[in-house]
Formats: sequence, structure tokens, C-alpha cells
Amino acid sequence: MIPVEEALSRILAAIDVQPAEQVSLRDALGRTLAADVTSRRTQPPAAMSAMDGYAVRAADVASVPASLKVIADIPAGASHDTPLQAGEAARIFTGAPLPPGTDTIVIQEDTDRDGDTVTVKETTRKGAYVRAAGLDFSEGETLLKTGKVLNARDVGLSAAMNRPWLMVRRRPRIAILATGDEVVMPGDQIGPNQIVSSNSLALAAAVEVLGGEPVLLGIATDDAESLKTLAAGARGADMLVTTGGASVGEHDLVQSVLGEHGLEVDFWKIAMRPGKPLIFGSMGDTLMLGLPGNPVSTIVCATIFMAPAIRAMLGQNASLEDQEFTALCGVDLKQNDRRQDYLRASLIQGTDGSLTASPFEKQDSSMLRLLQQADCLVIREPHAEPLPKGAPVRCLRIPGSAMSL
Ligand SMILES: Nc1nc2c(c(=O)[nH]1)N[C@H]1C(S)=C(S)[C@@H](COP(=O)(O)OP(=O)(O)OC[C@H]3O[C@@H](n4cnc5c(N)ncnc54)[C@H](O)[C@@H]3O)O[C@H]1N2
Ligand code: MOO
Repeated sequence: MIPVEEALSRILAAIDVQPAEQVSLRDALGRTLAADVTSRRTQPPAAMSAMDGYAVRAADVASVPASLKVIADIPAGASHDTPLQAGEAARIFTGAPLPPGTDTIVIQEDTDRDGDTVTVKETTRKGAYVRAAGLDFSEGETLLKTGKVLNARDVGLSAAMNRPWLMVRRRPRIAILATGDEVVMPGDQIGPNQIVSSNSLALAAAVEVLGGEPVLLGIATDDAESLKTLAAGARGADMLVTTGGASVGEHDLVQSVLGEHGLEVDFWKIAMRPGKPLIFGSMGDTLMLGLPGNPVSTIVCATIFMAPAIRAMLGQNASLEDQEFTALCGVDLKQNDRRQDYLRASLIQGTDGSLTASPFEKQDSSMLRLLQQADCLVIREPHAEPLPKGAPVRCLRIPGSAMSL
């Protein structure tokens, strides 16, 4: 059994960053930038009015009331290119460029209009309500960096930079193979001793949220032929993730059968709970992550190993450190054995802002309901001393929990 940290670094060491592809901005949400994005334009391209009102020369309205002759009307999208002279003003609207010669906007509420004459009633500081050229950004500036996962604001900013196409990392294709005679897909006919494959769909959902492309290969029965045939569907995928059949029983065939068909095992068994029998290796160009079948083991191991692996493929920061935080432990914890524990826990924030993480009493790795209810995982290092209630404890945030910090 190797330590969790070593297992993760061996997995990450085997990963290559995905090649880049070009996508339209409309398809860029959630994708990871493979190149910096620099602006193709200066925004705003010229000094613009931030209000509906009058463009004036500040000197003309230094003392009020001041009457000026309105010689132009400039809606957004238009311009007036001849310089204004002393004593002149231009009617202007939000988003329209200031005409040359003017430097200040007087909002219309501070004026009276009579035919071609506008009377400015309030003093206005020079430069008021003027958005200088390049206030937001300038041509050639890099505003989004390689590795950024694009959100709605990034999409808006890219559009404003006039960048309709972006280079992003190709989505890694993650083939998902469930195993077990007792496992059936949700909705299928189910016998009295069978179980629904929650793992396949949970893994597919996790892959999708992480930015990968799940490929469901189905369920292999516990025989060599079925496993070999279905696993062949992983050809061309970046990673094959199996669930079940990883342990030591005669029916746990993943390692032995795939071993006869090109699987080279890097390691098997990790000093962690849940997740002990995890397998990692490769089959040709396809990495292989063999997750234990218990639903909680599958999802916890997907959080700790599959998620960083996919992030690394996408050129993102793969470290779990950002997901870690310290909370006060809500219960007494016993001395730990040699496996690093990931305890499903609820999280409560006190009125003083302190966080208390309380591991659930039951920690069986088959219990999906408690996993779904958990806000975080409390980490117990191997051989950790008994921990009294109220002592600080390391926790790992689980993406998508009700209390998402
Ligand atoms: N003698 C030992 N027995 C076991 C050990 C051990 O060290 N010595 N390890 C235990 C641990 S820890 C785990 S975890 C499990 C994992 O074993 P497998 O990966 O071989 O998983 P299976 O035996 O195939 O299934 C375990 C459990 O999970 C259910 N399952 C399987 N696939 C799915 C699925 N797609 N969706 C939902 N549930 C699934 C399956 O029905 C079993 O109940 O081994 C222990 N045994
Ligand atoms: O690793 Mo097993 O996941 O302890 O149930």
C-alpha cells in the first residue's frame, strides 16, 4: 500500500497536457484556455460620454448659469468630427464619443434647453462623466491567461476584446467501464440480489463537470471475455476508468484480465479508506484508473485522483491544496490505523465564523446517501493520534456540496 500523496504524484507524472483546439466563443464556456487572450481593440476606442447630456468645454461652464449654443446632436454609434468652439455645446447620449474640443459632460438634469440654447445650471468638474479612451483595456493587452477555465464573464470579456475564436485544451475522453455480474444500469430489469450502477452515471457526471468527455462503455460481467471486449472500447480514449473488480476476490478480474491485454500496472493498493484497492496503470496510450466498486470509494477516489488527473490533462492546477481547509472537529475521533481516512462530514458555520466539521457516525463505503449529504471530507492521516472534539482538523471541500464555502 502506497501513501495517498505518492499515488497522486505518480498519476500526475504520467499525464500529458491535451493538445489545443480552436472553438467559437459560443462554445467556450467551461473550456480551459490553451493560449493567452490579448485584446484586438481598445475599449472604449475614444473618449465616450457616460451620461445623457451635453458635451462642453469645462472653461465655458466654470461659472454658472452659462448659456451655450447647441451645434450638434450625437447619439451612441455616431460622431461629430469638427472641433467645438468656445461657447458651443453638443447634445450627447450615453456611449457616444465626445466631439473634439470638449472635455466634460453636463448631465441633462443640470440644464435647461430652449431651442438651440442650453443653459447649464450647476457647476461641473472638468472631465466629469467622460470615459477616457482605453479606460477598460487597450489593444494588445493580455486579459485572460492560459489555464483559465472560462466562465460567463470571461466569455463577455473575450467578446468585448473582439476575440470570437479561442484556443482551448481538447476535452480529455474518459472511458467509463463498470464491472460486476450484480450490477445493472438504472432502469434495467433488476434481480433480487443485484444493484444499480450508480457509479457509471456519477463518474460520467464528474467527468463532465471537470471538463472531460465521458464515454460510457457499459457494464462488464465478471468474466474475462466480457471485460476484454468492453474494455476494448477505451481505445483512443485518454483514460479508462473502471469501477469494481479491483480487490482481491476471485471475481475481481480487472487487473488479471486487462493485464493479459496490455495493462501495465504502475501501482495497486493505497493506504487510504475508502479506496484501498485502487489500480493505476496504462494500456498503450490510454491511462487506466481502476476504482474500487463501493460507491463511496468510487466517488471519493474520483475526487482525489480522477479530478486532479483531468485537471492536469487540461493544463489546470491539479493540486488538491485549494480544496483543503481547517475546521474544528465536531466529535471525538479515535486513533487512526495505517490507512489515511476520508470521513464524510457535515459542516456548520458558527456565528463567530468558525467552521465545525462533524464526521457522520456511519462511514460504510456503500452508503451513498451519507456521501450525498456530506459537505466535506475530514482527513485523518495514517496513525493520527486520538483527536478531541473542538480540535482543528484538516478537511477537503467536496465540489457541489450544499455548503460550498
Ligand atoms: N478480502 C478482502 N476483501 C475486500 C478488500 C480486501 O482488502 N480484502 N477490500 C475491500 C475494499 S476496501 C473495497 S473498496 C472493496 C472494493 O472491491 P472491488 O473494487 O473489487 O469492488 P466490487 O467487489 O466489484 O464491488 C464492491 C461493492 O460495490 C458495488 N458496486 C460495484 N460496482 C458498482 C457500480 N457500478 N455501481 C454501484 N455499486 C457498485 C458492488 O455491488 C459491491 O457491493 O472490496 C473490499 N473487499
Ligand atoms: O477502500 Mo474500501 O473503499 O475501504 O471500502
